[in-house]
Amino acid sequence: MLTYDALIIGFGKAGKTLAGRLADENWNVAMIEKDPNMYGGTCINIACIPTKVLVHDGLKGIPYTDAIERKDRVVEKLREKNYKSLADNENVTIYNSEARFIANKEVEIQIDGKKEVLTAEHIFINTGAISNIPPLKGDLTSNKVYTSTSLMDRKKLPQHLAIIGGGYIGMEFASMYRTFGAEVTVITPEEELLPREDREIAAEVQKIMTEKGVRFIFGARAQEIKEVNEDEVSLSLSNGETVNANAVLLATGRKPNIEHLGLENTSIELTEDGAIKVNEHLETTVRNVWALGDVKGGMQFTYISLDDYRIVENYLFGDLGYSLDSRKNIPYTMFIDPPLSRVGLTAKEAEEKGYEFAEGKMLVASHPRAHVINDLRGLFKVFIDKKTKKILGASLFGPESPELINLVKLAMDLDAPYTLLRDQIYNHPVMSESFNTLFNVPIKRTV
Ligand SMILES: Cc1cc2nc3c(=O)[nH]c(=O)nc-3n(C[C@H](O)[C@H](O)[C@H](O)COP(=O)(O)OP(=O)(O)OC[C@H]3O[C@@H](n4cnc5c(N)ncnc54)[C@H](O)[C@@H]3O)c2cc1C
Ligand SMILES: NC(=O)c1ccc[n+]([C@@H]2O[C@H](COP(=O)([O-])OP(=O)(O)OC[C@H]3O[C@@H](n4cnc5c(N)ncnc54)[C@H](O)[C@@H]3O)[C@@H](O)[C@H]2O)c1
Repeated sequence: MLTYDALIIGFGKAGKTLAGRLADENWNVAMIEKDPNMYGGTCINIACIPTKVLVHDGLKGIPYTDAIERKDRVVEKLREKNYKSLADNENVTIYNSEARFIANKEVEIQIDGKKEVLTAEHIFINTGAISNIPPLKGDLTSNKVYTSTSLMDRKKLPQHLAIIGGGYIGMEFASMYRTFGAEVTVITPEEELLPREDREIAAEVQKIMTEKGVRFIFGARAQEIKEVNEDEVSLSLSNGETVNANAVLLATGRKPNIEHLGLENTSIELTEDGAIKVNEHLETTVRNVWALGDVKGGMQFTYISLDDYRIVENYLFGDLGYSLDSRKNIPYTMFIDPPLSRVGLTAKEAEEKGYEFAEGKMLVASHPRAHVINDLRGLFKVFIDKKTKKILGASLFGPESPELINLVKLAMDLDAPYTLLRDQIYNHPVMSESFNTLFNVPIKRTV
């Protein structure tokens, strides 16, 4: 049995950041990653970075095949950089093996085909999430059925891509593949697009994506996949429709990855959703065993995984003052074209919570920067609590919103009145100066 100060299972965002930090404290760290093509984790290898390279290149008019090649080069470079950052650290040993618990503090791995057991007082689980495969009849192993990971390895643009699921991956891939020139159909069980978003904003997204040529089928589930010929499959839907396509993307959510982890050999408990149960400091039901990132459930974003690292770091070396309970407003962006960014409440949520609020709204087309960059599409909305003058939420659908949303988040975290953003001197002509207008909401001025 090999003994370390810490075992980290999974080379994800939280895991790799923690490995470096623990090594700085002279801890002897073992990093266990099952797939050498995943050094650096999901985000850089198969998720955020490759998808955003493709979104970027598609919008620049770069042909699909060339964009896929550039994506591969970017990923390889980042993977190498991530690997080296730990491999070059004398306090870190990287094991390329699947890790499996055989007891609360014992993890089995394979080294050169031989079993080895590692142990440590501190163990950190950072195994991410895996695609949810919907219960479809027919041939799910067809070479025309893809997850987000395998589709981005396809070298040839499918003529018609059918996407099952209208969430993040469904929408981003729909926008991206349509930009490259594929015909795209999105099939979603929801009766409307983006049910959790502001209705006016969602309607604008639907309008722009439909104008771009994306077809939506709402209120339908794919039930069966049949091979039509070597280049085509047909999907039968619950509403009686049939959709023929050259490629099908399964984009029906991702679930915490506890596969083959051997948790049944431990006292680590799961939540009802199959995530690893943690307390507000991310400790599991076993003392000094922690779970960080997608595997512990909740929002699945790279920056949440990074923030999970901060919580654990604070517990180990800080004052215990930072925990899940201290997290404030979490922004997010769906990288469609143009992007949709959001923080805080929508109008409906504000209403349900009983706020009396004022709404600020502007068409992106009314702002000078939109004319400079020749992109007039989109709608920005903000919601302000009339009583406290604080910002309740913002839904920004339009160019440059992925950067803008962080400004709103900052003001919200600081509990600043909305006038802070309304009355700033912004440089010109930039998108953030739109806040001078957007935040000019109908609330009686006291200054
Ligand atoms: C297509 C797509 C696009 C996305 N785009 C964005 C985006 O734009 N912005 C954003 O913030 N988020 C995005 N996400 C979500 C984001 O990628 C994840 O939330 C994040 O990567 C999760 O990181 P993590 O730290 O939980 O672990 P991961 O980075 O998932 O790392 C887990 C690692 O554990 C390894 N592993 C698993 N089991 C074992 C085992 N038993 N033994 C050893 N190793 C194991 C895996 O191989 C993997 O390398 C996207 C996701 C997808 C799928
Ligand atoms: N820009 C970003 O930050 C970004 C981008 C991509 C992915 N992600 C992360 O990855 C996660 C996974 O993305 P996703 O789009 O797969 O999940 P999602 O939860 O966003 O959307 C899943 C979609 O699939 C549908 N669905 C679920 N089960 C189904 C079934 N059996 N048949 C048909 N449809 C079904 C849902 O109704 C929904 O429309 C997201 O939660 C997100 O956090 C983030």
